[in-house]
Amino acid sequence: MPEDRPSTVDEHVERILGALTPLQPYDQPLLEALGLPVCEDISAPMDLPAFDNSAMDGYAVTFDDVVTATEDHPVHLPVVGEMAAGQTKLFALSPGTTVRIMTGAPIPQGADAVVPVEWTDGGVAAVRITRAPTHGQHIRRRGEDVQTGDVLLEDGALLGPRQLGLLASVGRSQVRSRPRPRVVIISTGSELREPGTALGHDSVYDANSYMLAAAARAAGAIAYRVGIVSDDPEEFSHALSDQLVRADLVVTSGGVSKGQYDVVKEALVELGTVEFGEVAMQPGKPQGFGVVGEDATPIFTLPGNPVSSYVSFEVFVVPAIRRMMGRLPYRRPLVRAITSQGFSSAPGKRQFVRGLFEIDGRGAHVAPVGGHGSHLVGDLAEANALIVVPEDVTRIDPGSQVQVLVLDRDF
Ligand SMILES: Nc1nc2c(c(=O)[nH]1)N[C@H]1C(S)=C(S)[C@@H](COP(=O)(O)OP(=O)(O)OC[C@H]3O[C@@H](n4cnc5c(N)ncnc54)[C@H](O)[C@@H]3O)O[C@H]1N2
Ligand code: MOO
Repeated sequence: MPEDRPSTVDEHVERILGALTPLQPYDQPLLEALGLPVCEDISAPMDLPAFDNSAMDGYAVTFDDVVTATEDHPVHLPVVGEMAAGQTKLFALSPGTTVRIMTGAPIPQGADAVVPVEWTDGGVAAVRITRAPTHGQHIRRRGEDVQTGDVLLEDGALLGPRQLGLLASVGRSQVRSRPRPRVVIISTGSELREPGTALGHDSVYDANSYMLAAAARAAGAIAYRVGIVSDDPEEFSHALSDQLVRADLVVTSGGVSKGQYDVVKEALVELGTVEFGEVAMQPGKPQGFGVVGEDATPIFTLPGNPVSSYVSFEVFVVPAIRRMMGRLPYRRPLVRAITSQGFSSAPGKRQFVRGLFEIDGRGAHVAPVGGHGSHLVGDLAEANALIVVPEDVTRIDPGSQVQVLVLDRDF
């Protein structure tokens, strides 16, 4: 990041993505892989259903025995056994008899239809059948859903609840995917206090470490919130090196602007592995990115103003987390919407304006929320979107089309 010219947002994102490598995949328990892409082609090791079974509670019959059954001319059959789901004893059905059967139980050999209990008198020793099924009715056939060798999931497919359910259905307990990155979050600032403790006349509660840890978790990462580190560079360096053992990624907030006590900058600049500079965006101008420690752990140094911190996380850290998990697309897609209000924007910077996005019968709309200040957390919490104003646009008219990042949405 050259100090002389600010980077564009896109240059900074590309620099970050280029510097990161996806984490090594390994076999994870199914639930751990929720929301991660699968890192193998998976074909079916078995048929689904695995055996012919009943779709109804009722009676397994030989079709020819019951084909004439009506209310006026019922068919009577002796009941010679019972099959419940999970029962191991295998029956062979002789013509002229029936077996009581429960949903999911294997169809006895020789049976070729199931009469639902509602079409009978529910008899235990003998049953009266008043309606005929069609041939094969209410039998779920082996392999009618999935056949051995069918491709279930291709490398890169996203593991959601339905995909995990399918893997469990074919007996898989583990699936190969990249792990969730472990993101360590450190707030810096001697003025910060832990929520739940007393606040001095010149101190503020540490909002950022909670907000960023929550955002990291929402992006699919494992978040470790370290909490507050003071403006002492030595203390910061110690806290950082203590944390590296459990970090795939470090995110700091605060201490990167041009003040006297910019602790993060002071502690890291001498390492020469973290670049500090400006990105042509508002909010989020002061940015740092690089690597620290023996394992060259990537580190983001985000600005301390809460809105700047949050927007920087959304724009730069979310793509990094997704790249490490191998989840595409890395960047949140832009959505078009009509803005109800006009506003102006500083030239030469990409503006991220807090907005309220909604879709109604007339389409997608967005309205700017609150002021521009990077300290306005009340307005930030009211917003559910960021209106993205390109660098060369200085005026947005009411009723015009804008591009929006809709927050909190899976993508
Ligand atoms: N002379 C200049 N001053 C500033 C510039 C500049 O270009 N020249 N840039 C401004 C911009 S833009 C930003 S953004 C901030 C970034 O400053 P730092 O990253 O050094 O952040 P701090 O100074 O530590 O804090 C800024 C502000 O945010 C509050 N803060 C910090 N951490 C937290 C937290 N965890 N929870 C809640 N609030 C937090 C802090 O109290 C300050 O009010 O610099 C501008 N200055
Ligand atoms: O860039 Mo600061 O992030 O504008 O408040």
